[in-house]
Amino acid sequence: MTNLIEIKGVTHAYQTPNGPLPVLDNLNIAVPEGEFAAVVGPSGCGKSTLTRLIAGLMKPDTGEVWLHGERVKSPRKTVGMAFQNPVLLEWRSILDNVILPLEIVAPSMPRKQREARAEELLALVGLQGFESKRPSELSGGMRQRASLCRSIVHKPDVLIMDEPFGALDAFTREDLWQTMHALRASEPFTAVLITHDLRESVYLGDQVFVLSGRPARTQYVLDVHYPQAEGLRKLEGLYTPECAQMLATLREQIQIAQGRHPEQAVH
Ligand SMILES: Nc1ncnc2c1ncn2[C@@H]1O[C@H](COP(=O)(O)OP(=O)(O)OP(=O)(O)O)[C@@H](O)[C@H]1O
Repeated sequence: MTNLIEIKGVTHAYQTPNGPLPVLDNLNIAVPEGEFAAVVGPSGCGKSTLTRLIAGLMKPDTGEVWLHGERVKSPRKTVGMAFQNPVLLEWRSILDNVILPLEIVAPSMPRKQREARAEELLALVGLQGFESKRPSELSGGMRQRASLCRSIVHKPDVLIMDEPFGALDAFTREDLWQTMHALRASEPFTAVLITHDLRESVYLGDQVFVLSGRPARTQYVLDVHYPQAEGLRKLEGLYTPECAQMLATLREQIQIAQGRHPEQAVH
């Protein structure tokens, strides 16, 4: 399988009034086409910086970022992004919010075709019948569903998500996890998910990259062998011994990344 995303030896420091702040240190990450990479690490270690580099919104000091065999040097249209707080435009309907990227990326696409594409996605995430509503008429979970549709409506090669479910309650979050799997099944894409939730990383990820404390390097990579070979992953799988073992490993790695020896950690 070819790697759709390759981060090779990336090092980056922000220039601050107090001098350079090293954030990434010789970071290496490879994500094969169609796979879902989850990235976890201590708060402030550089995860969001990594997403900006992949999207081409920033250039690293040294090292290279490659997408689809092309070196990333500027913002890319073929990247979709989703964030914790979905910024939907209140003066547009939900349908028109979802259509927005198509207006930019595919301006010649007929309106009817854009609408059909957005309607198809909204139905897939359970928002059929809400197309004409305004964002404020929807719950937080529904807004995040609409935002996910907007981030993939133009069929990006890569979907980058920076804690997209972080602000949702636990039940809504689990619903959204299942929606993600349903979306992936009908709209295959390669994804990078930044999260603080280890269960989320195991439920959604094919690989989980644990970053060290700042400046971040790749400390550990977990290949997720979800205890279910076929079909969409079931939530119950998270309560099996296999998942418990993977979660224990990740928790231990996070404690090491935080500079705490696992045995000293408060349980
Ligand atoms: N534009 C900037 N200029 C200076 N420092 C920055 C800038 N952006 C981020 N930082 C600093 O770089 C470090 C890494 O930030 P980043 O947002 O990438 O971390 P993170 O791992 O995503 O954090 P969190 O887990 O808390 O969301 C932080 O210490 C942050 O304060």
